[in-house]
Amino acid sequence: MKIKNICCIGAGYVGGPTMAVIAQKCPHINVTVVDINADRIAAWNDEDVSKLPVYEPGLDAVVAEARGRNLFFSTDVDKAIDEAEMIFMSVNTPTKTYGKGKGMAADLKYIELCARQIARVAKDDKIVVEKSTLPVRTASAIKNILDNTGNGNGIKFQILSNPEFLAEGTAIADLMNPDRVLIGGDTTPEGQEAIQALVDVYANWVPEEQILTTNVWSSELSKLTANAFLAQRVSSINAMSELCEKTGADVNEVAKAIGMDSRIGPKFLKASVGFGGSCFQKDILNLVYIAKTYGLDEVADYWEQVIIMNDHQKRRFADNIVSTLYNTVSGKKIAFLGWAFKKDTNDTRESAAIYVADDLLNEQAKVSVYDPKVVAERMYADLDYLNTRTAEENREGLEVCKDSYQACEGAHAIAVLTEWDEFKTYDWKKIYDQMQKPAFVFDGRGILDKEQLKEIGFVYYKIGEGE
Ligand SMILES: NC(=O)c1ccc[n+]([C@@H]2O[C@H](COP(=O)([O-])OP(=O)(O)OC[C@H]3O[C@@H](n4cnc5c(N)ncnc54)[C@H](O)[C@@H]3O)[C@@H](O)[C@H]2O)c1
Ligand SMILES: O=c1ccn([C@@H]2O[C@H](COP(=O)(O)OP(=O)(O)O[C@H]3O[C@H](CO)[C@@H](O)[C@H](O)[C@H]3O)[C@@H](O)[C@H]2O)c(=O)[nH]1
Repeated sequence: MKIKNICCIGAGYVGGPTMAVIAQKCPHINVTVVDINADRIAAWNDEDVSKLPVYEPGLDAVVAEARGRNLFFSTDVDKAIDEAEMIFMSVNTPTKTYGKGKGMAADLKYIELCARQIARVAKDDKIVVEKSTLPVRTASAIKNILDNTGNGNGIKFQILSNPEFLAEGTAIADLMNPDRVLIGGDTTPEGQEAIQALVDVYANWVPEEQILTTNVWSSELSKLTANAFLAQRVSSINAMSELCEKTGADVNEVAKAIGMDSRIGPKFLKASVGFGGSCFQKDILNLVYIAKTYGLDEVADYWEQVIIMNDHQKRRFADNIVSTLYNTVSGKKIAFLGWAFKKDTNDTRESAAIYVADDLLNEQAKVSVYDPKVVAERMYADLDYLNTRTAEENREGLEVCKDSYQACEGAHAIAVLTEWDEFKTYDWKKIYDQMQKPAFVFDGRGILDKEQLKEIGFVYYKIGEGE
């Protein structure tokens, strides 16, 4: 079966870049990305590609090439479903904030709405692809909805699981050159035919030996497992960072030493102020919840520790600022360099900066933030969402600066929360001269030049480095 029309429901951080790359690599396939959020779709259609709703290096060029040719962004969900042979579901699956499983389970309401809409609109057979990250066995619920709420005129649906492994900030490179593409489907002949149709799409640019096919459950569970393993590495090195600080060891040296063991490998061993992003915490909590529902308490506790360690890492970074600044930051200006959860993205979901700022605001600090890509409204929305204080108090306590030197002017301390490259290129002498003395730097990403900063006169604290 040759796919000619693809629809993707959800024009977010995954749907947008993923479909843009499919469209660029497959000029013979029409790709329509739809969303109920009209502002987001308008931004995807903005003639000025610097205004796209997602910032990713290289994305603007891919969109500029394919948009209007075979890549379309629209709010007409029904039309796109009707015209497509293959429909990707790339909607959000956040942690539930209510009812059973609150604070742990994945909220599947958006996925269910998608499935119901597909069932209502479809007039012919469709391949439905789970692109969102979902709990293992969700495909059976989707199949049930599709088979039982549809037009009832013999339309057949095949469900595939095709989790996305891109990381933000490197999304385009990851999509162009993925370590692997994973496709799970039914073992029936129809299931295998559907799998092949999706393999054929990716095979336009991904070597076939890197396209892995499995049963649906393995595919769904592999996504949660991959994120759990990755996050576990970060929590493991962060746990060692605290021990390094107490013992005089240097976590970067430890990471290098263990990373040269080919069984461990060098990647994902960078100690930090704590991992953020929309996926790690949500997916591990979901994994913990699934394990608990099967009565696997030891499995659940094992993975929950990754989150506990991460929360501790964020908190101890804030605590260290307070204790180093003579046990009070009340009325003191603390400059934040970075708000995004990692460099090269405007995404702030679960960013460590939010929680560190919240802790410092509780201590009555005045926080001033500079981030090259995150807008002020986003930062305030992040803080308001925590419900710790009123929106007005958040705006009084946190100032957003368009210029990094302005953010640091008159500050008692600087905290580096995101590893943006530009922070390394600043005139640190100029920054020092305009700060209160002693001038402290708390480098939560370990990116600045310690010797240079110390020579200038800064009191420099780096995560994971003891005296
Ligand atoms: N962000 C990542 O880096 C990443 C990577 C891999 C996997 N994932 C997974 O991909 C999924 C999507 O993540 P995201 O970061 O793109 O989320 P997102 O919030 O950026 O985008 C989801 C979009 O879906 C839209 N939507 C929701 N319900 C809809 C409906 N019924 N009809 C039409 N549009 C609808 C929303 O308006 C939103 O624009 C999640 O399951 C996530 O876990 C994310
Ligand atoms: O050595 C490291 C590596 C990462 N991080 C932090 O961990 C978080 C997550 O980083 P990263 O994994 O690079 O970004 P994400 O976009 O969250 O990507 C993860 O989550 C996606 C969503 O599921 C998956 O698709 C990706 O494979 C997976 O890497 C960020 O706050 C990083 O700063 C560290 O602190 N130290």
